Amino acid sequence: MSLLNVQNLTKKYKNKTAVHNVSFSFQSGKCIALIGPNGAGKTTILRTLAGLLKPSSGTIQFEDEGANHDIRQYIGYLPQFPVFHSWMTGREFLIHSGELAHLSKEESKQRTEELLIKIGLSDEAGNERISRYSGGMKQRLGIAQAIIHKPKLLILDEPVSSLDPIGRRQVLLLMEELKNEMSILFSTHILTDADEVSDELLLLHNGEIVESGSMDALRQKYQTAQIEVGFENDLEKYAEKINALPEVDTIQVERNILHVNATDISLTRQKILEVASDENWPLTTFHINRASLEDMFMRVVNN
Ligand SMILES: Nc1ncnc2c1ncn2[C@@H]1O[C@H](COP(=O)(O)OP(=O)(O)OP(=O)(O)O)[C@@H](O)[C@H]1O
Repeated sequence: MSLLNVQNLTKKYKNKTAVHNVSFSFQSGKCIALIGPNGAGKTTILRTLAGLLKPSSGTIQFEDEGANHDIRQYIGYLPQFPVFHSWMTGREFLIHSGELAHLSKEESKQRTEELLIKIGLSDEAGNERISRYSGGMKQRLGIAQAIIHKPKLLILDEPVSSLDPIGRRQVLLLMEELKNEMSILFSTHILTDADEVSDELLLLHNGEIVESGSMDALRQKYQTAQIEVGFENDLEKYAEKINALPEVDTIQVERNILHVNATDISLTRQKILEVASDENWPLTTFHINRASLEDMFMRVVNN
């Protein structure tokens, strides 16, 4: 069975439907990115999974959930805007969080020391007040607090969106490391972050999942690419020859470059290069121009 099964989850706030009929399952050991623009419903889904919001309808089922449906032991959650007791030191904050998660004082102290090392906070930094921490340090401390009780599933709401490039890199590296120990579900509106750490994506638009799968599979499905072939002269002659290839859909001519559109870019590239080599064409450029991840997302939501 999957670690988590979500069936037809709907969440309404008065007359606003923020999440509509969302279904997905989550295998153990995966890192899944919930991706979508502002207002797509990401926070609502994550807060519902974390047990902080009640679904309007639908079901959320965890593996081994037990009769009392207490899912808190399985889940670690870091909200989009975590609140820290800034007057505490990082070390005090983690010990306190461990006790709130029902660890004994001793267990909590031991786990705190382990986690300070894991999140890259030195002994000295652990003894500093949180008010003096950088954004990246606070975010890593937030993650440590979320995993203090060794949950099976870590839920992170926009964990890197507000960070500078250094903080962002540190948190992404930490997530990469944590992937070996637990499943991770995180939200982001930045496709490159999702691409970097996740195994699979759930693309959310207006409260609905509009696409899902691995980044490679989605690229394969939505990728548009163009082959750009440049010649010094006789462009019309070569345009005619390329256009005659059965693999080619259309061609646009722009100055001394031909823009070749085709469904199967790899095969078309191979065919053009074969003819070019056989006939010794005087190529000046040969370039595959791939659509960006953002272009891909726009194609998915506009489908
Ligand atoms: N408490 C609330 N009451 C009414 N509407 C809400 C409430 N919380 C969220 N919404 C609305 O529900 C929709 C989804 O919001 P949600 O915060 O889940 O989206 P999001 O994808 O996390 O966006 P962001 O990236 O901006 O945080 C939005 O239209 C939002 O305005």
